[in-house]
Amino acid sequence: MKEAVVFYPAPLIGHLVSTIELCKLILTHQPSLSIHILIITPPYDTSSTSTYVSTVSTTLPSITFHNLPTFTPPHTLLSSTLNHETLLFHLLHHNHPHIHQTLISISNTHSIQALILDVLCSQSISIASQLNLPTYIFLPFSASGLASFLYHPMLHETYHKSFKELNTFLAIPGVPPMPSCDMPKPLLERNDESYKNFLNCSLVASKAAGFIVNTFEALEQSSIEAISNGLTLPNSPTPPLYCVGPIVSQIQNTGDNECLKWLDSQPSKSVVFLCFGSLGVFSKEQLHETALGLEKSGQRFLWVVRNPIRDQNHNLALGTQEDPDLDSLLPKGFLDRTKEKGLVVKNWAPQAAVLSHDSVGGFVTHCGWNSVLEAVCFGVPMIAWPLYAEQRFNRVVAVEGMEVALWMHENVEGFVEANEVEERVRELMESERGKRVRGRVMVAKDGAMAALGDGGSSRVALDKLLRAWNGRSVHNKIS
Ligand SMILES: O=c1ccn([C@@H]2O[C@H](COP(=O)(O)OP(=O)(O)O[C@H]3O[C@H](CO)[C@@H](O)[C@H](O)[C@H]3O)[C@@H](O)[C@H]2O)c(=O)[nH]1
Repeated sequence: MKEAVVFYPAPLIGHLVSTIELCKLILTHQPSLSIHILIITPPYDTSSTSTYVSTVSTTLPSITFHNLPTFTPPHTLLSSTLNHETLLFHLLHHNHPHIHQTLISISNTHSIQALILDVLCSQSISIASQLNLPTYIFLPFSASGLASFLYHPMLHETYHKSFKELNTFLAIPGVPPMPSCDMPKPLLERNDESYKNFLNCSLVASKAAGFIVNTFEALEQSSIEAISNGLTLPNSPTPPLYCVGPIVSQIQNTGDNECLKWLDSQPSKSVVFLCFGSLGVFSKEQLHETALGLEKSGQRFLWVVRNPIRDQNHNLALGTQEDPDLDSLLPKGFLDRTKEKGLVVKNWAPQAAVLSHDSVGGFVTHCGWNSVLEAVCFGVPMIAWPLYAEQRFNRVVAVEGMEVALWMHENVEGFVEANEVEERVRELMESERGKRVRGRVMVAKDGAMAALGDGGSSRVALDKLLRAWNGRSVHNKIS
């Protein structure tokens, strides 16, 4: 029987892209392997995901997608006040029987060597153990994030208030002192359903056969050591850690893309790129204020702008985005006044290609982990402006731990004023401190290349992982 591994990614485009990049890496080293990916269809527009999946299906025949049945949740679950993670966990629970069934069906024709669950899908580990499958957890975020994820039950026992009310610094092994309010957004409210789900995920994680993390040793030495030495799981043995990154999106053939052509005409390292992940959005007021700050900074900029949010509590956009009307969103005359120095693009830019362009000298990012890694790989210093998910946590790690970013300060309402945008951008591009951050990111870039090269830490970790899969008795058909 052909050997296979099965991936179960969370239905978020950022997680799916990281998963596919990991699959490509695995196939480079073990081309004979058949890879199966279980796909959830969420109850909102996912046309970008479907387009992506169909491109991957046609270009990578070793990867087979299995679409799990669509789940139509009760109306209350789709209300705009409900957080996205709660809806996600409902979807995941609903899918348990379908996962079980699909794994059995794959095993009729393949010998499954491993099941790899996205960290958000960790609760499905029970299905895998019923089927006697070695199950790994893939973290498309940092080792510091894994440290905090594993240590969450300890924090839960130590404190009895919600993180958002604690007003203290949390001591998580291997992680810089973490302001409790900067913990991942779904963990801030102790009584929230998504908090309980995340806690359950952490509680079952020690049963995994290993953790696969998109990072590299030189970037996150202290958190990797803390995890490997058992400090984050003090009450049970820690499964092996495989840091195989940085795995970042490959630069697409972007042809005559408008912003790349514009970058060609700009001086070396002169442009600040502002881009906020696959889902990040701002209020109209925040867009207006950011424009004022950029203009006052006098720096060159390339800025990806989306339609504003309606709900102030949710800085993320689900579903397809219509093109924003820039004239009505940005200050009067802004586009005209800045046309020599700046370019605003609607909705999406080819980020990896932009960051790799010689004209780009700084990156204002929401601190999604893929964005942080891409900036590191291309040696671009950052300004950290988090919006949702674990991005505030990543800001602390990137600024205080890795020292590859400057901190964008928001006021108590979470609003960033024009002066702050101006000062931070100038600081990054003009000051000694900016120079130091640039130096640090260049060191991290070299570390990334070394980790991926022959004998590098990430190559060694990947070989170990593939050997662990190959070492498994491959003839047992599950039932
Ligand atoms: O205009 C754009 C916007 C995004 N991207 C790409 O999209 C990806 C975005 O990934 P990431 O930076 O990780 O952000 P999110 O899409 O927001 O990712 C989600 O998943 C990440 C991994 O778990 C988390 O770290 C984030 O907080 C969470 O929001 C990157 O490869 C970018 O290059 C583009 O190419 N062009």
